Amino acid sequence: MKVLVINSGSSSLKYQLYDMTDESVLAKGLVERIGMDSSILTHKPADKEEVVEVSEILEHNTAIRKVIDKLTDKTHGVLASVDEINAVGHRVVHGGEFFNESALVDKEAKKNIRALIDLAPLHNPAAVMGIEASEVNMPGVPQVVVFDTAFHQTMPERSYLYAIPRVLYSKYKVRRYGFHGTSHYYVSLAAAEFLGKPIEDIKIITAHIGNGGSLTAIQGGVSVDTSMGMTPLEGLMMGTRSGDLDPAIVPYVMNKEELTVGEMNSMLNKHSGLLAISGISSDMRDITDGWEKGEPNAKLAFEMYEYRLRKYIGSYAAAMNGVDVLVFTAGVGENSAIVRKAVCDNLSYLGIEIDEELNKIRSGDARRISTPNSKVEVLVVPTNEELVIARDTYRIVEESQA
Ligand SMILES: Nc1ncnc2c1ncn2[C@@H]1O[C@H](COP(=O)(O)OP(=O)(O)O)[C@@H](O)[C@H]1O
Ligand SMILES: CC(=O)OP(=O)(O)O
Ligand SMILES: [Mg+2]
Repeated sequence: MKVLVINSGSSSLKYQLYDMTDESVLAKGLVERIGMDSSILTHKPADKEEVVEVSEILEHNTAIRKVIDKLTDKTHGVLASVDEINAVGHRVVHGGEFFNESALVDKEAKKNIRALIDLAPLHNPAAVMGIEASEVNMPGVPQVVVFDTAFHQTMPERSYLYAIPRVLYSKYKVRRYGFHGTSHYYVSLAAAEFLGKPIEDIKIITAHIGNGGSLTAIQGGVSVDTSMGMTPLEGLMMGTRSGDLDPAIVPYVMNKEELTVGEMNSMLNKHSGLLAISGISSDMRDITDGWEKGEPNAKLAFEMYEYRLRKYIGSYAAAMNGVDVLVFTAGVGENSAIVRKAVCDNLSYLGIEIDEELNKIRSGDARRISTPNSKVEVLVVPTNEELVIARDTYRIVEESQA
């Protein structure tokens, strides 16, 4: 079975085409900086040269059309025709209380994913566009949706409830759901495997820091707390998202600036975070470049980002009464040695010590960056949300056809 996995992030679209007979990747790629000037499409067929194309890609449905063109392209393609794709698996950020596990796409599923757009305004619209563009381009091909929220369903009430009237939970399901679950799940298992320890025996903090970012405390192999909440806005400072703030700011600013709910949501989701503080960009690469060039607001943005991340790591060590393993993953976590060093240098009280040379190594493999003396194993583990999605898609489609 050939499975095309589509991971629509807020500013990127990643894809991988799997042959599930041996889980080999026939081609993969990504479209970066969607909606920004000069989007970059990188397509890498397994046995051919990588191609990079720069163009303006304003939204996810254009991105998917371009991906399908590349997969079936005479020169760079790996498929004679789009008909060779047997199933499509989509990453969907918010499953709310509609979905506790991955599901086949049907009318009802699409309706429910749409109904959750309110709660994930940066993400669920991208997923819906991805599903619909796939239906148009691959009619009749079964599609599966895999949710970011599923892994965090194990959180105890004390973690997932907010200290607000209980009726808001029973009436509106206002609670913490958590996100990036597929990634936290994958990297925590990969970390345990790398260390050769049973996952049940270690306390792990996974830092998934990309354009969006979240931290998860994993104990006994399950998520016991995570930094994102009812929506992917809570928690860490992110590319364009504020992360935690005093909730009283929301009515105060709405009142002063005469903002609508939509405008306020948009301010906190799309015009805050690194972008707002630096005044330069939401991209960590631009922030560190700006800092090197002596731009004071880039330096401040970096410091706030690192400070908040470090405080969360400390709080999760407290939540689990200790931490054995700290894992960095996603765009910033896998690539930014500067962020990792700044955070870890400030966690020496936990016995964390990293090796600066190991930290600088660039590699696509899971690796240790802590010293032998470090009391906590610090790892960089490239995430692979796509593989988890491909496996779920394969299993669910097989089951549905049995
Ligand atoms: N070499 C790098 N150095 C620092 N940050 C990087 C680097 N490469 C990517 N990033 C960061 O990773 C982010 C994208 O991460 P990713 O996990 O792909 O995000 P998302 O899935 O939310 O779109 C970019 O916004 C950028 O800040
Ligand atoms: C949930 C979320 O924030 O996703 P991303 O990191 O892809 O923006
Ligand atoms: Mg992501």
